[in-house]
Amino acid sequence: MTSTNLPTGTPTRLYIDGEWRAASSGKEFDVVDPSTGEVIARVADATPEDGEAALAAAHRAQEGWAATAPRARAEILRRAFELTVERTEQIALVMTLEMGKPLAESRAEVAYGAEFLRWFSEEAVRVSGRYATAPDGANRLLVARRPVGPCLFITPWNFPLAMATRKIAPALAAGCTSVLKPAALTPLTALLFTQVLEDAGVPAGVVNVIPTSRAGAVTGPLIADARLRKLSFTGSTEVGKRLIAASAEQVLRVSMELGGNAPFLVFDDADIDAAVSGALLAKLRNGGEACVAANRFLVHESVADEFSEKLIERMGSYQLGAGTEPGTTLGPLVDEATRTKVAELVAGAVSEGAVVALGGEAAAGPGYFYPATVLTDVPPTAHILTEEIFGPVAPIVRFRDEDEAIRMANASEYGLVCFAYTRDLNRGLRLAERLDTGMLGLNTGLVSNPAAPFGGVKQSGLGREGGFEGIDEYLETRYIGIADPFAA
Ligand SMILES: NC(=O)c1ccc[n+]([C@@H]2O[C@H](COP(=O)([O-])OP(=O)(O)OC[C@H]3O[C@@H](n4cnc5c(N)ncnc54)[C@H](O)[C@@H]3O)[C@@H](O)[C@H]2O)c1
Ligand SMILES: O=CCCC(=O)O
Repeated sequence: MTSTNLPTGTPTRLYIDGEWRAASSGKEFDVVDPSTGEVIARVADATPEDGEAALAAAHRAQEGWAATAPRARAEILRRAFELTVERTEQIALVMTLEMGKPLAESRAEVAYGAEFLRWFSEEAVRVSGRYATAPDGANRLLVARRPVGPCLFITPWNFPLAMATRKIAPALAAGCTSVLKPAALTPLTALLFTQVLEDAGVPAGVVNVIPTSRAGAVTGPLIADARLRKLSFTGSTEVGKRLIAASAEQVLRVSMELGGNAPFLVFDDADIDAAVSGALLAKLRNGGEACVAANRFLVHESVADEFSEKLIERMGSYQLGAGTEPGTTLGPLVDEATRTKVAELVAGAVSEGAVVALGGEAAAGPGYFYPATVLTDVPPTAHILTEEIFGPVAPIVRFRDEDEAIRMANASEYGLVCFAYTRDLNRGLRLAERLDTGMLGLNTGLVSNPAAPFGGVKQSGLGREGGFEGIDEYLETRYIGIADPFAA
């Protein structure tokens, strides 16, 4: 059954070399609304041949795009920003229909995703080099930056617009062409955004978009192809590791934005109401389906009861429902497999001694709904504390002192983000120095910001997206040694 809600004109074909095309096999795959389980669209299913055509187009367009004036690239990006903002309602509705988040959150993602376009339109004209005299006073050193070359982008379903703009915008700004393979669960948002890029004046071949149900079969040959120079991936650590290994063959530049297991620390001197508000944002933004979602609430034993009671009350007020329904504040999970995994993690925690203080039962009926859930008395050894939950579940663990809190926070192979609530500035600085993390939210439950370098340490990834650092991922450094211009 096909929903009538999908805006008419939503593109469903591949975009290669400036043309909208059916897949070379003629095949399509289904896109499903997670709040009903019904098919809302069928999308062209790219084959390895389509992938090759996309990379060939990106490779052909590379020289011309790199030679395009930075100001011209900046103005295209600026236009893409404006068009994305103008089309907020259409993009937000499609995003909600294909991945489930409430419309208000989809609108927030459109605003967030668009800001990468604005930020990098401003950065496109600021790439600079340097000219220096060598230490011995003789030769001159000229250092220049140039685009890396054609890139492959592989993006996840949870932020289907922002994870694409966070890569495409700096690449365009730096002068790189690309092939984007969006997640099979959410190709429609990516295709709508492709239309924005086309309308903003991105030339044919500069960005190519190939949704597919066979990610490995289509991207594998591209990663092995010498025309590709960079792979930027956002997704699970498991897939990221495989892609790093595959990238070694061509010694590709790689950026890896991988999984997280964020600790949310609440100290005895914290403003507890502010900590609870921050916890809601860190836990329930995107229904908990975020790499930066708070995964473990580590709370000082003297404030654990107060924090837990207030968190239970506030999380209990979230309204579960379809993202398009007015009043919904918590949408469905993206698919049945995700819901089963969340339910199994909760059941496992309970078998290890955790107490379900709120929620804890998958909702009956169609769709993949799981309610806001709080687990108290979670033993520090519980399995749920070691895995990315990717759902609206808050496990609470107690700690005794700062050293123990830091030890517990660092006891993970991930290191994407930590959150900490304390009124003590020195403690905040000690945490900033001692936590193994790429990002720290100090008295805030949200760190994501297009002007900031987003990324992790340990198995959370390599490289940074956004901020001044974001464009560096798409630039090579070239050094030119020059003979002493004053020598006879
Ligand atoms: N660090 C970050 O910035 C960040 C942001 C968003 C999501 N994530 C992570 O992403 C994960 C959730 O997203 P997901 O379920 O889409 O992840 P995933 O790893 O399953 O898929 C991500 C992308 O990789 C593709 N893919 C899967 N197998 C592949 C293969 N063998 N070869 C090539 N491509 C392949 C998928 O089709 C999708 O486009 C979570 O772990 C989350 O933490 C990280
Ligand atoms: O899912 C991870 C990325 C979310 C974000 O950019 O805030």
